Amino acid sequence: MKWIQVERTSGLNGTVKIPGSKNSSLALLAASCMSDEPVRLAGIPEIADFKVICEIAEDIGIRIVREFSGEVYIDPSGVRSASIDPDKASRFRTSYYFVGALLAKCGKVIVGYPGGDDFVKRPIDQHIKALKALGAKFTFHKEYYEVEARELTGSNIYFDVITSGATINAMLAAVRAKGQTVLRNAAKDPEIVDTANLLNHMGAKISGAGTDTIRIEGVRSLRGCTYTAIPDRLIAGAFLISAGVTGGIITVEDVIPEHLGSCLAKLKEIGVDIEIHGNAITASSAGALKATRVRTSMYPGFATDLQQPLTALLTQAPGRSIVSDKVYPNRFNHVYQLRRMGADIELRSGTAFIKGGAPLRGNLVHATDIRAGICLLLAGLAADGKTSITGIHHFERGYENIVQEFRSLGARIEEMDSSEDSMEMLHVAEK
Ligand SMILES: CC(=O)N[C@H]1[C@@H](OP(=O)(O)OP(=O)(O)OC[C@H]2O[C@@H](n3ccc(=O)[nH]c3=O)[C@H](O)[C@@H]2O)O[C@H](CO)[C@@H](O)[C@@H]1O
Ligand SMILES: C=C(OP(=O)(O)O)C(=O)O
Repeated sequence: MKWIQVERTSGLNGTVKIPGSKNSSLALLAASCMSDEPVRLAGIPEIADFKVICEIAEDIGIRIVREFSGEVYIDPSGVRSASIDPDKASRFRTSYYFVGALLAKCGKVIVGYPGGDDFVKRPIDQHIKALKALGAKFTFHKEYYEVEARELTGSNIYFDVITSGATINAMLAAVRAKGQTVLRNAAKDPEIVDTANLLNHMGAKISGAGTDTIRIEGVRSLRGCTYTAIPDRLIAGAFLISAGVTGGIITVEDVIPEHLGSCLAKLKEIGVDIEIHGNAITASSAGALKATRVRTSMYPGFATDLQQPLTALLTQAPGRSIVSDKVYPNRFNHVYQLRRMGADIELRSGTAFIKGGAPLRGNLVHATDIRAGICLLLAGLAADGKTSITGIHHFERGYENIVQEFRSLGARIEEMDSSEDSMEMLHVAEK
């Protein structure tokens, strides 16, 4: 069994180049499968979700080849069917993008239920509602569901909640539907704009992505192109937060600073200095942190995916901080683990009340999802003694090589691998 061991490190210092966005890449890979010709994507990280998408693609006759670091060639011209192994589909969240992407091409998609990070409740009712509005028929089975459509027809779709996944999925399906689709109350995340930009390069007619109303004029065919994914704003945000946690100076390069607007504003409020220079951001902290209040919301609000690393930072800010997650009110698994490290945090109905400034101590803790993992890693950098973090496979869904990256900034961090006592360790940490 593998785990990550972190020791207290003050003053992380250095520069990190930010890779392509995980969440964008997942949508771009599905979108590329809609093309009639090969597509080349740059900035696709070598993460666990990418690997399972390659396995699925191979099963259904789509060629995906990694040519150079970050660059991927996709040839969807030989797609045989869209019958996707349920087990593989449930190893990541966005298997449902293959419904939107392949329905018009294949007429029928069979796929397992989505996996991904588990925050108790992650419904897909808005995906179903949007695809049904375009003419899809759903049949649900225990392990998988089937979606069929002889023809997709454009429609007016009003989302009941703002959802990034359903906005992307509806947009994918509408691109090859007959006539016009209008998506209202759409999510505005940069990953949606990125997906629309790729599709438009392929010959789609999408306007309004990045606003709450997206219009899609259906087209009959899509051509190949070369496209680069946007940088990962969530990885960048967590590195910037690490400057505050350790009292260090961190520069993230190759980012789009506007994508991090709400995170940078919150860091400044907490007392972390932020400087933007072109496509780079430097965060520095001399250690005087202030408690604050954070409410997550959909983009451009404060991202739910940055709530966990920020919570680690707020354990270091003297005073009372309040963190509410309005997107996923149950997304607080990391809090139980932070408490094992001595953090003084009370949880009440979707809100964490943090009494910051109490010293943290290293312990055995378990990462239950990607961002809980990064939260515990940051807490480990601030804690006395050693922190051992299990659940490494969650890090592998979001990061290519997190240990190396933090080591290059001076962090005392190691990946450990041993079969000895492993089961016992896992049990202790998961409690
Ligand atoms: C692969 C990917 O891109 N993952 C991101 C994406 O997930 P994902 O796309 O799954 O999240 P959504 O944007 O869809 O979820 C936003 C909100 O809508 C709700 N909802 C969603 C769909 C639906 O059919 N019905 C419904 O009620 C969700 O419960 C949540 O409260 O956005 C989340 C919110 O920014 C991020 O945490 C994830 O990192
Ligand atoms: C929630 C996340 O991922 P996913 O939606 O892929 O589970 C995340 O990236 O934090």
